[in-house]
Amino acid sequence: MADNKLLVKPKKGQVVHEVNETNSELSYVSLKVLELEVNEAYIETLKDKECCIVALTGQITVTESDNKFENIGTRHSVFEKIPTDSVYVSNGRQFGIRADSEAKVVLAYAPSAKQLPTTLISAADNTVEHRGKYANKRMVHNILPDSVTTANSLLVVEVYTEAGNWSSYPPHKHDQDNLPEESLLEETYYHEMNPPQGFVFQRVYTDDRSIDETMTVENGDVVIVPAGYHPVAVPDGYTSYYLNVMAGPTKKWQFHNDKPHEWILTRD
Ligand SMILES: O=C(O)C[C@@H](O)[C@H](O)C(=O)CO
Repeated sequence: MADNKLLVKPKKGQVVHEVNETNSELSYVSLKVLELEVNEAYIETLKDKECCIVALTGQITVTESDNKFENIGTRHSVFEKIPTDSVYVSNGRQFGIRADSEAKVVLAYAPSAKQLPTTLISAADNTVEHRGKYANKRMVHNILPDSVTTANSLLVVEVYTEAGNWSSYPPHKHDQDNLPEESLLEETYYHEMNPPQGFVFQRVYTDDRSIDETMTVENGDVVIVPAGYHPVAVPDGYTSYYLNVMAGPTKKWQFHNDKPHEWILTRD
């Protein structure tokens, strides 16, 4: 049994993950992962948090007041490697989700005071980025990047890392509220692997090593990054997927690379 505050294993039931300020060191980011049977419903009333509902796999219908987004979701498995649909819902609103097929749904939350319109973030709205070279290649789907005004403080991205590659690498952090040099963003990682018996390694460490944990992460696990660098290494034979939720006082992803490893970026 892992004795690790930063590694969270899935539970059985509809809500397989629930990470928030009451059970973690996080104060900005909260996360739920739902597994829904066909026709199963989920309802939530948001208080002082905004929420991004990501149709991770399967199809769902999301309702909020007069808004109804039917049969959203584009893939049976995240490893189809195509973007999916999401819905942004503001603080103070109630939303419902109905599963049109067996579905997995991520609910990403961040504190919010100002209400914004409920918005469908369709798969086609995701920008797709290919980053890195050599054994540092990864593909990113930007669901809620810092460049869009759909949300007040939430950032949500999906990252694919092929076998033998590293991502969130060279190690970077964003734990100082010191813009324009660095922003303070907490982060969560929801991980899957293909094939599912795979595992990846993730290290979370700060400059002073007050946090320094290297975790064996399995399919369906969540890793919490309250602060520090957070690189991921993927073994041969397996593809890694993770969904990142980030939030902090300012919606800006301004990271700081771990200087001794920054040379990785300057290779020919
Ligand atoms: O490797 C990447 O490019 C993905 C990471 O940047 C990941 O989204 C992250 O660590 C965000 O801070």
